Amino acid sequence: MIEINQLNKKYERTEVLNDIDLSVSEGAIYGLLGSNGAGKTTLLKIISGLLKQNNGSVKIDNSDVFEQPNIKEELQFIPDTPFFFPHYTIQQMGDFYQSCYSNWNQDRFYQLEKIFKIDRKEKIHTLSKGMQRQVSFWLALSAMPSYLILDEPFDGLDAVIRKKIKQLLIADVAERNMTIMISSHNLKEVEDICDQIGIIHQGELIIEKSLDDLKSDVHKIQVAFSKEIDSSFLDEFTCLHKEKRGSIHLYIIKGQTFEIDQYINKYQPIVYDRLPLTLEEVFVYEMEGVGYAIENILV
Ligand SMILES: Nc1ncnc2c1ncn2[C@@H]1O[C@H](COP(=O)(O)OP(=O)(O)OP(=O)(O)O)[C@@H](O)[C@H]1O
Repeated sequence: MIEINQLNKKYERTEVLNDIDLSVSEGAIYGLLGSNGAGKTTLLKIISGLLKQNNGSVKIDNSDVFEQPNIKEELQFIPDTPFFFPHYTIQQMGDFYQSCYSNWNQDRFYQLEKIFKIDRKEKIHTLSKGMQRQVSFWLALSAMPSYLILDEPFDGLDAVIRKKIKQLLIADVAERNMTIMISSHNLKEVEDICDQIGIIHQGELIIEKSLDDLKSDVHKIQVAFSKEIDSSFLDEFTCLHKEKRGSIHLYIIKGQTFEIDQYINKYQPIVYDRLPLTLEEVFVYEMEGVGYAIENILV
């Protein structure tokens, strides 16, 4: 489990992370979303033990992470610009990983060659950017980490490879209970694999939600009545948004479906529809609720 408490980070005098509290359960896939400069890379580097926070704690399986070789054995960080030794082949890089990580699985390394379809005798610097990114996944997954920290991992990958890599990640979570954190500035890119999403803005975690909650808890409804309804209608539910289009009232509300149905049916509506919401819409309304406009934060 990853647990972050009251974390602060400054670069010189500039505060870039402010009182971050966040936890990721074992076997979960957490999407950390935010625009350029929000603080995602800094947070992921602190979680990976590459940078040290100024205040607060970061614990993985109850241990601090900074300068802790035991935790680093279990964790792989893929940065937004992967690093390889100059002129190394994939095989040579694999040999180096094998000497560093005791869980290294040589069979898996060979199996992944068939999946990525890149010859392991290739020199990495001769490969395209997208192919080099695949090599970084290939090496990281062969090290059989318990924790995989990914900084903008899908940038520059084509749709086919992206899908293949997502399948590999999901399989490792299902089979080995691997825990993943993924940063992205694009909700659509990660919504299909994450089970929890946090949005970071100017160094603050402004909203955090499990996707199950998001999808089950928020409803878009439209209702119409034969006569005017009083202004307290739906007051006992949290209303994220309301508007009137002619005689139709549109509401985005939070609550249990059966309670909402029961409440509304008492008013004998002449129209009552519950409409599906996309995840993006849910975030738009949730973030309006906490005073942010999503288009200013995510692209
Ligand atoms: N080494 C550094 N020294 C000083 N300031 C830094 C350093 N690294 C990052 N920053 C600043 O910290 C803030 C957060 O940067 P960070 O790279 O963590 O954001 P990010 O969310 O990953 O952005 P992006 O999506 O553009 O990669 C930015 O204002 C950035 O300018």
